[in-house]
Amino acid sequence: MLQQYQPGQRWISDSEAELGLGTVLTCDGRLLTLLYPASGETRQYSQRNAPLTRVRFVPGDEISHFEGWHMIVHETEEHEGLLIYHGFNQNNQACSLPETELSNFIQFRLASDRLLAGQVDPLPWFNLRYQSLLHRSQQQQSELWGLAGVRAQPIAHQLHIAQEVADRVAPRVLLADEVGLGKTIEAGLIIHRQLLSGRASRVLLIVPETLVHQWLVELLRRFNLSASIFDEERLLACDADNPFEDAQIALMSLDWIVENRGAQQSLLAAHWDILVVDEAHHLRWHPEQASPAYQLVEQLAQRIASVLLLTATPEQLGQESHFARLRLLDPVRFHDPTALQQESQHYRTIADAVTELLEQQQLSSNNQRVIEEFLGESERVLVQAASQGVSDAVQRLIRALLDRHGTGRILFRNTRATLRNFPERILHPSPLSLPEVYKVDNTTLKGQLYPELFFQSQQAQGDKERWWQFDPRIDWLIALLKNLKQEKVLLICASSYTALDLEEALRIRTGIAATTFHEGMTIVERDRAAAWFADEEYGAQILLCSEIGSEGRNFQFSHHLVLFDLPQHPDLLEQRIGRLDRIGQKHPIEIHVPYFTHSAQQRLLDWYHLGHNAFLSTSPTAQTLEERYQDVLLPLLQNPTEDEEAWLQLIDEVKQARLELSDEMQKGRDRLLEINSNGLGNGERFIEAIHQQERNFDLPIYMEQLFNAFGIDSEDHSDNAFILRPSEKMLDASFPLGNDEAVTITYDRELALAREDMQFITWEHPMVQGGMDLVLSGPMGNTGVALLKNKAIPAGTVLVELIFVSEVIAPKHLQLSRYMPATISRCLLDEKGRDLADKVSFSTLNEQLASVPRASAAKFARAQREQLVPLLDTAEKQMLVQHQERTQQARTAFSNALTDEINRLSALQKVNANVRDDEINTLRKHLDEGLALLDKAVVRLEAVRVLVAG
Ligand SMILES: Nc1ncnc2c1ncn2[C@@H]1O[C@H](COP(=O)(O)OP(=O)(O)OP(=O)(O)O)[C@@H](O)[C@H]1O
Repeated sequence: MLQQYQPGQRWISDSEAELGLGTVLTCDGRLLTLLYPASGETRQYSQRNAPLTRVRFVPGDEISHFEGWHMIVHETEEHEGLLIYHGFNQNNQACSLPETELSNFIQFRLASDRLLAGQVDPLPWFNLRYQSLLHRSQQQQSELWGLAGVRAQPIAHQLHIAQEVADRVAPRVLLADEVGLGKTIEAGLIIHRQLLSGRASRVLLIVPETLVHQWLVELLRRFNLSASIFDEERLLACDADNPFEDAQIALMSLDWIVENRGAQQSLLAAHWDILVVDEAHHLRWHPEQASPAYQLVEQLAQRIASVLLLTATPEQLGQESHFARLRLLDPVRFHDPTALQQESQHYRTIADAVTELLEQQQLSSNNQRVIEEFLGESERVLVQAASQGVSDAVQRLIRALLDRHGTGRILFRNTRATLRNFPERILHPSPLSLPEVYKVDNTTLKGQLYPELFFQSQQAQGDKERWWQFDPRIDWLIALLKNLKQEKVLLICASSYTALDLEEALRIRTGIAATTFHEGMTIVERDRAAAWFADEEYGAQILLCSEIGSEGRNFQFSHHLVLFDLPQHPDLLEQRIGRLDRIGQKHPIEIHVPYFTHSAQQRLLDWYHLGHNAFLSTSPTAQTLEERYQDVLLPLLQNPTEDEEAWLQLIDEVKQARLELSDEMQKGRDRLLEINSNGLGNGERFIEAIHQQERNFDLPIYMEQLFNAFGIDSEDHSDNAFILRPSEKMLDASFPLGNDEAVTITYDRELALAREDMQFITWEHPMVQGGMDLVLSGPMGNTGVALLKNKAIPAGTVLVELIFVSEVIAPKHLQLSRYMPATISRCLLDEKGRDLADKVSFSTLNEQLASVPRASAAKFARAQREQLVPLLDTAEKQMLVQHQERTQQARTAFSNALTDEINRLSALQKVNANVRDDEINTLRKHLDEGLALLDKAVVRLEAVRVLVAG
């Protein structure tokens, strides 16, 4: 007996009609694989319950060959499971067409066929289907799609960066906002928006081991994205050929993957769309030797189209390392570190010109010349128009400058100085006397800065004396903790030994609840410690962290930071303070620093405080000054009781240098970098639009309909919150409620931010998306018969309401849906074929409808065949005209957009090695492919119902 499925047969997906006509590729008895050539997608189904309908045309149908010719079917023959259609072509010549050669863009009439066959659905489902189509189409066209639905405060610079980066074809950028300004959120938004828009589907995240769990949690809680953590255990448990192939979002620690050569091979062999590397300053590089971590990321970055590197301190390891990271993003553009430095010399004059352009909206003749020289002859007209204040020209000129700018569009750096509204920082230095025991021959700087470590290293075996028994910083700490009884205190010190000893001291000497966080603990242990510290009621009062606690972690629920010692680099100091000085901090930040007088500690404190002013604010000049004064600084730190005069002079000098340098930096501010990073109002516009969207009630209204249809009970929980439970009548066990018993939801962002236990329901939430999928994936609701209760309409009058979708079927990478989004149109025809849709809205009509018992509805529908068929034809013809207009507009918009971009890149290529030939050629290819597919855009009947006045 023949199997039901045969390779070559044509089927259509009930759940994803937009994929176009499918072809059976293989069926191995259990699994069935279909290719949808029009959209380039492949799907696998279980053979037993594949949601597919066989495409079988009947005599009278018009069908087309993939080469473009048409025929009218006369008869159908079946040969070894495959259909062959016989009939006549346009020229009335007899011809045959095997189903394997059918055009992939053929249209179907699933809805009308069902209606005419008497398959009639319950009344509310038609409405639900219509609303689902409408909302899906609106949301996918919304510029907020992927920006508005995350559990986070809408913050302007983050929204701008997310939109700017996520809308690029294959973005490769360095996200380098100052510490605590939300790089993780920006990366999450970019990933989320790219996944939603179909630009990307597989993401690889490589982060420091300490941040693995935090990333996992943030992705889930803020973006509803579930990542899979890869580690040794998971690899051992997996028997797939390539363990990385089955995860959409893979998350792993940098250290782990760098050490695991076998896993690296599989990782490199798997396909990824986006690579994200957090704390990318760990990727060390020198011209002679790149670290293994750098080499691995370099290999990945060569293979993966989109790359996001995150670091708060892009220049921490010097200009060279900064260059090395830019090189990962674009090795062609960044091939020579000295060239980059020379280029940056020019920016000062350009920055002045841009400042004038922004502030005055025009240019002085001097600055006009500066820009003309920079951009060259080709942009002369644009520069002139901008000089005269033509506003569109000003915007375009700024864009052109950004394109040519050294780090151009690939570097984003926001600073507290440009963003404002950050809490105050208060420094509490506490001088203490250096204990006698520490006054030994201890000449290394490290030994002097961390005398407890030196003391321990000098101890004889068996010596039981502990440094914390005499170190006055312990009494000081205990007194501080007692004083701050109700407060959470974060302590950071340089070494895990110190952190562990401090815990011991606190345990033995006090009953204060303390816990540690250091590199000797497993990830789970660290997360547990951090959670215990975070627990408001029963948690630890103090978390004792080694330096690893100073990176990436979120501790802003506390506002007391103890720097038990000071790190040796100002950037590390910034990272430490950044744990508390983050978005979400509501109090002034109190920084407590104990130090030994007349010691290296005191000098380092003065150096950071008086020299760099690094406690009270972020210090953008620190890196430069540190390099400049390194040689003078070290000997003075190392001999803290000597050369007091020289020391004071140095402090004074560095302070002056800092003021001058910041003044200079302020004047020569890289305005282009700032514009690129904060978007000049772009983000604020999104915030306003998000607020506006949240003020309307479309979503809760739609969700109530969805819950009713699927048998989900919704009851009030508290103000703005509801509890959902599956009812006895739950229609489909696969409704994505997220929990079998009950979930609490809210549509209110503020509430969702405060109450992590509630689901924040937005148009992007999986419950909404999944619910819509369920509605649209089956035929339910695409037909109906209803009674129209309107006294003004004579009884017996018949109206037909039809819902059409006009769309283009295309692979997602072409992003054609941006130019031709699926558009929903409605027709309301009377018996004479007149369209009343403009006069009577869907909702007005819907309110006047009443159900008809199923059996009579079915009978009525069947009996109407003769009247309905010509009306369907009329509606289709009418829709076709609108559809063709829409397609034409989409063609023009698509063609203009791509041609503009091709021209822009071609012009840019002449002056900027950044632009590669293949980038331009790819766009040309996309243009041709896209135009060809737009020619095949279709309008299809999605739902139809008959209304009888009575
Ligand atoms: N839009 C937002 N809404 C709510 N909280 C936010 C938002 N943006 C950032 N935060 C919070 O601010 C803190 C800093 O954000 P994030 O961790 O993304 O910053 P970062 O720049 O990656 O920090 P670091 O430099 O320390 O790695 C986090 O606690 C984050 O949850």
